[in-house]
Amino acid sequence: MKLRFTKMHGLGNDFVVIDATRAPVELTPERVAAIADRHFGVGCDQLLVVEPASTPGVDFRYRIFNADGGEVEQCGNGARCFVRFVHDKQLTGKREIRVETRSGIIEPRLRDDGLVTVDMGVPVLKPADVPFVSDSDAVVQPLEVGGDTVAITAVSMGNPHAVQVVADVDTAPVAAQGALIERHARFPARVNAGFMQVVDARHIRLRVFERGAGETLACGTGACAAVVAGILRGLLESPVRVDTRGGTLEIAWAGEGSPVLMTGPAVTVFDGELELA
Ligand SMILES: N[C@H](CCC[C@H](N)C(=O)O)C(=O)O
Repeated sequence: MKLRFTKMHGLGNDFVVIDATRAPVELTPERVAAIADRHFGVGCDQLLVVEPASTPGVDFRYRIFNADGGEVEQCGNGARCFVRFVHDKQLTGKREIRVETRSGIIEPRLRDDGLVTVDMGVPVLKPADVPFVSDSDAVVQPLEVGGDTVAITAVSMGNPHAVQVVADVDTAPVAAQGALIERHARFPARVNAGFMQVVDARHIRLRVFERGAGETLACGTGACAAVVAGILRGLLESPVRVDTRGGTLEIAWAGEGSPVLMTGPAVTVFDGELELA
C-alpha cells in the first residue's frame, strides 16, 4: 500500500506528516516504528497524522506517535509543523486554527513572518496529574537516579516532563541520565527528561532526552516545561529565549493558571511516497 507523506522539522526535531483528512490511515505501533526507522524507513522523531476534527468548532485533530511507536498526548514542534502543513496543503485557508490533540485543544497561529505561535494550554503541576509519584507537591523534588540524587521539577504540558537545572548543557549527562529518568519508576507513563542551563533570567539553553525518541535537537513541550519550571523556581522571567541544539524558541508564560505561548519556525523538507507493508 502506497502512503504519501511530507517530511518536516521544527528546529531539527523531525516529523513524517500524513494527511488522513480524506481517508483514515491504519497505523500500528510496528508500522510507526518502521516508518520512523532512520535506516529501514523514512526516519523521524515523531509521526504526525492529521485527521478531521470530531468536536464541533474545531478544525482538525492531530495525532502524535513517537519513534518507538507509542501514541502520545502533545508535541510542540509538531504543532507548528502541523499548522504549516494544513496551510501549505490548502486543507484550510485559516491562519489561526483550533486543533484537538489527545491532551486537549491547542491553537496554533501562522504569523505573517512565517513563524508559528501556539497556545500550548495551561501547564499541569499537580504530581498525580503529570503523572509523578510523590507525596509532596513541592516545585523542586529529589529524584534518585543511578546512584545520584537530582533536583527535578515535574510539569505536564499534556505530556510529562522532568526538568533539572545544570551548569552546562554541553557537559550534562543527557544520554546516560536521560535514559534512566525517562523510565524512572516514579513516572508511570515514562517522562521527557529536560536539562536546562540558565544563562540569565530571560535566556536558557536546553537539551531534552525525549520519551520514546531519545535526545532530539529540540523539544517544544520541553521548552515550555523548562520555562515554567524556571519561573516557578524564581530563576526566569517571561518571555524567555530557549536555545536548543536545533535553534531558538521563544516561550512566554504569565504564571499559574495561564497558558504557555510558544513561538518558532516550521519547515517543510520534501514530499514523498512510501510502501507500507
Ligand atoms: N516525546 C514526547 C512527544 C514529542 C514532544 C516533542 N517532540 C515536542 O516538540 O514537544 C513525549 O513522549 O511526550
